[in-house]
Amino acid sequence: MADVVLVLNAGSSSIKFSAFDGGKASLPLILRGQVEGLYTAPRSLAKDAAGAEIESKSWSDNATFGHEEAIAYLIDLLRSQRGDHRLVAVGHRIVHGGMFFDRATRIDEGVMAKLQTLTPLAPLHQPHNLKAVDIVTRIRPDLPQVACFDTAFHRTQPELAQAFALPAAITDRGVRRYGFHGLSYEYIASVLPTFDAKAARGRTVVAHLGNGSSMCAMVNGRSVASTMGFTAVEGLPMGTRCGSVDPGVILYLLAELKMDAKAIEDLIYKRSGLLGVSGLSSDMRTLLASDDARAAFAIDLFTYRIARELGSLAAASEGIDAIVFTAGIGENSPDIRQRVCERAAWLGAVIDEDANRAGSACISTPSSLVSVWSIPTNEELMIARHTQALLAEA
Ligand SMILES: Nc1ncnc2c1ncn2[C@@H]1O[C@H](COP(=O)(O)OP(=O)(O)O)[C@@H](O)[C@H]1O
Ligand SMILES: CC(=O)OP(=O)(O)O
Ligand SMILES: [Mg+2]
Repeated sequence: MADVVLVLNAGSSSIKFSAFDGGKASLPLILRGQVEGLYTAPRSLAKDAAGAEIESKSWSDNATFGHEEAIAYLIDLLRSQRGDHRLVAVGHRIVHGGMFFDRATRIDEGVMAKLQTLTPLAPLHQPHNLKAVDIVTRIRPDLPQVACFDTAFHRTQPELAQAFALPAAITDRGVRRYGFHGLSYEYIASVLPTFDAKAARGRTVVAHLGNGSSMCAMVNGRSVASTMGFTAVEGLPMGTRCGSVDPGVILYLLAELKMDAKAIEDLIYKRSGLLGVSGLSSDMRTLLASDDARAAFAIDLFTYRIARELGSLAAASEGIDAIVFTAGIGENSPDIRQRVCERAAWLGAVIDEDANRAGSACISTPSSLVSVWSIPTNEELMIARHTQALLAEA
């Protein structure tokens, strides 16, 4: 009988899940998939480790099929698919751990109370992440649950990288730069030595370009700076988030355009970024396929901002040995990788166009001063590793 670790990454309208064999050190994947369209057109797709479909399902009872029903379905799915497997723990992606947590932790009521206080700092993510914990607690109170944070990996950053130039009394209230996508960066740091040992020991900038996008400077596998700060809205433009704007813009929206906090939250999290600039879509594939000038401008703004942050992060790590692209856009779009590298030519990065188009891991030429990589991330495996390690400690 194998011991299954279930990993949940709960969003507002979808739950991504993976099940791993937690009895083995290498954590082989058993199945993965997602339930999406919660509360509207719920449907699920589960695949085995080889990518073959195990089950797909949709529910006609649209409005009432939400997180609770989806998690109950997942637990049943595991039971029905692999009767010889025993669910032993659930590992959750929790986006914000604030200053409370610098590593993954077993969840109890005290942990949940702390995490609830961080909800305003990650409105797109935290409430859904925590809801998934509550639901598992209700359905299976016997199961150990582990919280794995997007912020924890960045707690190694020097104080300077975490500080805003605000009065100490405000900083002391936790208004500081936390950084996100840490599970992705931690995974990349864990595999980088097998690709480029020199870069792994040296200075690497990782660009996690997905629906949410950020970049991280790592030295010897530890985070020294990142583009995201207090919330997951700072830094790069994203699918629907604006990235960095002058804080004076927010004051102008409040005072002059009479927008309230809710309207501004909606604007900067849901109506900006690629979607807002292009007026067309938040999906990079749609923009790349479009011949609309607004789509081209949105893509230019995205790659321009990445290149500027690359310069900034290279300064934070006092030089750069490697650039790594990862996540949905970073892993799958040779176009975006090429445009970013062209803007980074002054850093000595020279892309090998054939390798880039072919989807190779190494996409720089041998003479490039900076090695450039495209490496798939695996946040779920990172969560399973933390969960397994914490279970072993207990
Ligand atoms: N072939 C591709 N070319 C360009 N962009 C892509 C491609 N495949 C996926 N993407 C982009 O990746 C994004 C999703 O990235 P992902 O890391 O899966 O996001 P998240 O985990 O935040 O939902 C999509 O919004 C889409 O724009
Ligand atoms: C933190 C964050 O932005 O996450 P995601 O990319 O999943 O939206
Ligand atoms: Mg993501």
